[in-house]
Amino acid sequence: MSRRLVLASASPARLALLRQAGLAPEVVVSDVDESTVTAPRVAELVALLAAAKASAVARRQDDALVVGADSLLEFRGQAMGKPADAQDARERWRRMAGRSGVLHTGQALFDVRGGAIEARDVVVTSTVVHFATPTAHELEAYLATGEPLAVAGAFTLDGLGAPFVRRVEGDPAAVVGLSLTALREQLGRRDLAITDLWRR
Ligand SMILES: Nc1nc2c(ncn2[C@@H]2O[C@H](COP(=O)(O)OP(=O)(O)OP(=O)(O)O)[C@@H](O)[C@H]2O)c(=O)[nH]1
Repeated sequence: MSRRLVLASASPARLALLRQAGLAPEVVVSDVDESTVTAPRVAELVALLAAAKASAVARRQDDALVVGADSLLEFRGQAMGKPADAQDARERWRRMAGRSGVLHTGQALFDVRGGAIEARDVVVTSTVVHFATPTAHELEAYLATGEPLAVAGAFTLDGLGAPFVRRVEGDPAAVVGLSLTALREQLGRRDLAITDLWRR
């Protein structure tokens, strides 16, 4: 039996991931103010933020599977989201170059039936990302594209930033924005097969 899938995210990357996996989610962006959520550890913070986003949207649904997510780069003990501006992104890259960080993605699946949230399933997928060392020329060119300003950690694995990531240890999809294998397991815990959600 197919169910209505709602993506509680403005992330174009998350929508693309789900569509490329054969799913056709509706997008309902949450209005969560992320600055109001805190946690002592980065992995806990992305879990709380993902759940907050999913909850804010699930409360407005009658019957849906609602997916919320949040990604942060943990680098030298700091949680790094999107850079504040180009200078912030430049300074981050100067510190990240040649080193590694951990990209934590929290994702929450809320199962709503009859207007009631029947289940909440939150998982965090953490992926070690090893950065290359862009030259000053490359870094300035990358910053000028604006891409690093729109993404957590100021890098992408699947975009213009790809040449500056040497390798990852873990789930690449989770770095982009959602772990599809974790989503399959979350659906399984609701006795749902991800293949049953493939668009007709
Ligand atoms: N394409 C791509 N996007 C990335 C990558 N790493 C992080 N991002 C994006 O960076 C953004 C992280 O910010 P979030 O606060 O989690 O999400 P958002 O884009 O603000 O959207 P919401 O879910 O509505 O909060 C997400 O859109 C991620 O998809 C990557 O390697 N590739």
